[in-house]
Amino acid sequence: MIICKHFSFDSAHFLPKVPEGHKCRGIHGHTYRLTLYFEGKLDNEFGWVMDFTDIKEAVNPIIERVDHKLLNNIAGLENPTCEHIAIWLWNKIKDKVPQLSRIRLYETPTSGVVYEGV
Ligand SMILES: Nc1nc2c(c(=O)[nH]1)N=C([C@H](O)[C@H](O)COP(=O)(O)OP(=O)(O)OP(=O)(O)O)CN2
Ligand SMILES: [Zn+2]
Repeated sequence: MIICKHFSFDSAHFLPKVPEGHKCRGIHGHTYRLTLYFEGKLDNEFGWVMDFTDIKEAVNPIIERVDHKLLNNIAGLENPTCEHIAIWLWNKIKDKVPQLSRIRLYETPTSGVVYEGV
């Protein structure tokens, strides 16, 4: 069974590799919408795959590292494309919650990425 939990954070960024004149070359902000998926067996004693509250407590400190920050200043996010942010989040969250099986990160209502660790 796969369970999911939604998070959101607001960050500023710019894309240093895009050509002069590209709208993403200047600093701008996004409300990022993150959905995390966790795969595991249903625990019949508790009736859940894992506790949503445990997920929140593991993930919130990681979200705090990017919330209301300029992403380019964070080690590993010098070129903070949606793809790179998803990989960065994956590595940090997977370390804490190994059941993580998929990340879905939307940077705008219409643009996002799905990452499954490969
Ligand atoms: N593959 C990627 N392409 C782009 C990224 C990215 O991270 N990966 N990022 C950007 C910009 O940062 C921008 O935030 C998103 O661009 P875009 O989808 O064009 O944003 P809009 O708000 O203009 O979206 P619309 O809904 O289409 O108006 C650019 N590309
Ligand atoms: Zn952007």
